[in-house]
Amino acid sequence: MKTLKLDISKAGVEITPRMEERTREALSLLYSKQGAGNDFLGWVTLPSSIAPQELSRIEAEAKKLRECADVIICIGIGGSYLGAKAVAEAMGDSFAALRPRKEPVVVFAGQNLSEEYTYELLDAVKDHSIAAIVISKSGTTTEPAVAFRIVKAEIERRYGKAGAAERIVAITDRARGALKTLADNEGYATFVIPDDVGGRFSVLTPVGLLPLAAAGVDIEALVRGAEEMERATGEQVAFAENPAAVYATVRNALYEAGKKIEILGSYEPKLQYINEWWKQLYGESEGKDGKGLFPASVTLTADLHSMGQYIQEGERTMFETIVSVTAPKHEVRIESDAENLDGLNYLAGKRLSEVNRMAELGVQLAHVDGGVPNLRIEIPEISAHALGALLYFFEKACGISGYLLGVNPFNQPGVEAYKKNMFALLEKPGYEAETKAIRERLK
Ligand SMILES: O=P(O)(O)OC[C@H]1O[C@H](O)[C@H](O)[C@@H](O)[C@@H]1O
Repeated sequence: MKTLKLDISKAGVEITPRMEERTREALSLLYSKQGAGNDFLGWVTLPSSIAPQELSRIEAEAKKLRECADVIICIGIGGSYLGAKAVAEAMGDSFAALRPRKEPVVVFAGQNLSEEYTYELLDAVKDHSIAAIVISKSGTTTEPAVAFRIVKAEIERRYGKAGAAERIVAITDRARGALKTLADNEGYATFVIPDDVGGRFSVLTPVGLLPLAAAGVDIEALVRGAEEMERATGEQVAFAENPAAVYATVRNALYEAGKKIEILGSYEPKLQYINEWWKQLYGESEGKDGKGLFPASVTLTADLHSMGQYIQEGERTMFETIVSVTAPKHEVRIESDAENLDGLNYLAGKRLSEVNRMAELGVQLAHVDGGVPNLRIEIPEISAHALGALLYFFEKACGISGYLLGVNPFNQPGVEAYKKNMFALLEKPGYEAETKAIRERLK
């Protein structure tokens, strides 16, 4: 079976030769490096260019962390967090908290500034051995820097400076940033985020791979899946056979036809953080110059009972993309009940996945009838291999899509605006004039 199938039969889009041609040009720009943001295209060939020695080094470091700690605290935000979180959630056990713990766990920090969250984390790890992976491409992002200062102090208190150096791994830029300086000074093991790979495209670098290996995920399978998708979406692949090209074309056609929102959804709650990763990928890549589809998400069938009404009958400015999983790994059947008081005997003997599938098909038709075009991305199962393919598929389609939209998909200038205000409010040295000005505005 193919690693990933795209079904656009319910999208209501007729792909013209002109559209195909434009997409081919956009795809070519990713390879010729003649487009906007061309110094951030390292991700295009990342899966096929990861050296086996690099994977082995990541696996060895993960093993070391797993041997010395019950809890590995992974610190990062945005692209330095969401990829690992997405795959770890998808591959993890939804009820791990209820089971006796046999393996080290990876928990995340630095993705917020919440005192409650941080207090609970420190309190929860009190009786556990700990280690940390700190990730920041710029090495200067406030949230992870603050979280790391706190976690580092806790690790040093427990294990001393030399012990901390054995338990902390930094993933950052080759040369720049405060984290690089700090890691060098403290003698931490470090991994490099390549210059030409932006944060939101970095899941297949140590940024995603080290935390995932530490969480026990088969990162070689993840990379193999991505590599297969790299080939399946290559420049020489026929348009109709290239799912990333077709997806990018259809979502842009829908945008041009007046759709402003793309909702990514899945009937597997384990994929919820794939949605979050996808939202950053597309939101930061396309939302600029007053343009871009707004990336939203739902987890189904839960959200049919909250957002379902709006999707069915609200403003007709959205379309849906569903990530559909062909086969669950486990089997649960609905039993027959002698009294049938709940009236569910018509489902007796069926697997829950059959019911889920009928919900999916029924919703698709209802939404299409209600004016919400539907795209369907089918993956065979939730496995490291299939997820690797899915992640690369979305990255490739995002690069193509951004070029079709006419933006630079590889920058995010808008993210800086709030930071200036926050630093001014926190009286960061160098922001004296801004502090004065913002105080006036808040009077
Ligand atoms: O890895 P870092 O440099 O810490 O960046 C973490 C994140 O924060 C920034 O503000 C950017 O908008 C994101 O694209 C980035 O992924």
